[in-house]
Amino acid sequence: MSLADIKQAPKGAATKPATVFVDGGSGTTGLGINERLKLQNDVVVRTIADDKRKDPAAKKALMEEVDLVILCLPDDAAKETVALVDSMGASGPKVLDASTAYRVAPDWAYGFPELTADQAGKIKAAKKVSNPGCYPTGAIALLRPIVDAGLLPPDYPVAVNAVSGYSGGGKSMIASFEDGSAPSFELYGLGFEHKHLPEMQLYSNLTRRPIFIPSVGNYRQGMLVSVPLQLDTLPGKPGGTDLQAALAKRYVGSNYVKVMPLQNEAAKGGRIEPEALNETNMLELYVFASDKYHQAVLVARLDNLGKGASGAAVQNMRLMLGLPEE
Ligand SMILES: NC(=O)C1=CN([C@@H]2O[C@H](COP(=O)(O)OP(=O)(O)OC[C@H]3O[C@@H](n4cnc5c(N)ncnc54)[C@H](OP(=O)(O)O)[C@@H]3O)[C@@H](O)[C@H]2O)C=CC1
Ligand SMILES: CC(=O)N[C@@H](CCC(=O)OP(=O)(O)O)C(=O)O
Repeated sequence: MSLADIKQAPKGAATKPATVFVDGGSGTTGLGINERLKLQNDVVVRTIADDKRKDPAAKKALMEEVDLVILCLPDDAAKETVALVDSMGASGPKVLDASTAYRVAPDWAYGFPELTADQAGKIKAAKKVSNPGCYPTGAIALLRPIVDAGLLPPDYPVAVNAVSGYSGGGKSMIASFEDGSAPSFELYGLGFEHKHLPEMQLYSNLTRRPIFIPSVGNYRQGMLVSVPLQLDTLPGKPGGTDLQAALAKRYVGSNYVKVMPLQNEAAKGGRIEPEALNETNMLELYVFASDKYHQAVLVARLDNLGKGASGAAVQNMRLMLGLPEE
């Protein structure tokens, strides 16, 4: 087996840098993580020879030598690598899984550090962390604080609309948009079984399953997730100010989640586009509200490959390794 380090420890470093293996490092999410890690001097990325990248024995040998493995694999392959880690017992590395396989598993920590005041601590202490789905990142960020604040009843009939760039579908969807065989735009998830619904419901603290209507457009990356609300059906009939204040209170001091003031450029024009945060780990939350009609639309904007995938993975990785935020 030939193992190579794609980036060496900085010369003269006082402490031994943490070591990481990205399993599935040549896929869409894996490449995004590797790009980000190239900029970090306190983490060494260990790689596996291309012809061994699906070989369990080679993976296991490499995992004996690293502090943490990040899984950027389809669900079944992720489960196989987790089984390998489990077979290693206490000597196994920490695991951060970007797939859907363990997002609602009770013995895994959910990798949304901003979820509650103690979630970052849980991620830091956990041996196994699941990285959130891109759409749930936006939906949970909007819904959880207003459920916790009592503004939205847990059994409210929530609908979540969303649009993603085509990179959200990984290598095969990217190819179908780039060779022109995909439609310019489509709704999907209309079988009511989208794989993100369980985590979206669980971590938003909703007792009623939301209706989720995702869509994909002919642009590479960037995402909007929106939740319409009839404010006069909510307890206490809150206004936009109340919703914005609940969100602002939850995320005060956050480096990556920004709650926009009610008055902002997007609100002035009554429109918002999905690509403004591309290549960042930022998540912006907006409240568009009408006092006249007692209606609101909550909107989350993020890069599906940033805070929706690779950016979040690197944020979680740093917590799990005890490293400071970027
Ligand atoms: N794209 C996105 O926005 C997001 C994706 N995710 C999740 O991340 C995971 C990866 O998705 P994504 O990067 O989009 O997918 P891609 O299809 O772009 O990449 C998957 C990679 O995994 C490799 N792979 C497959 N099986 C194995 C195996 N047994 N051992 C090693 N490598 C393997 C593939 O190689 P090959 O092509 O040769 O089979 C490919 O390079 C998925 O679980 C997805 O749900 C999470 C958040 C967002
Ligand atoms: C456009 C598109 O197809 N998006 C993907 C979700 C991408 C993502 O973040 O989901 P995972 O992390 O669960 O892979 C989908 O809807 O299945």
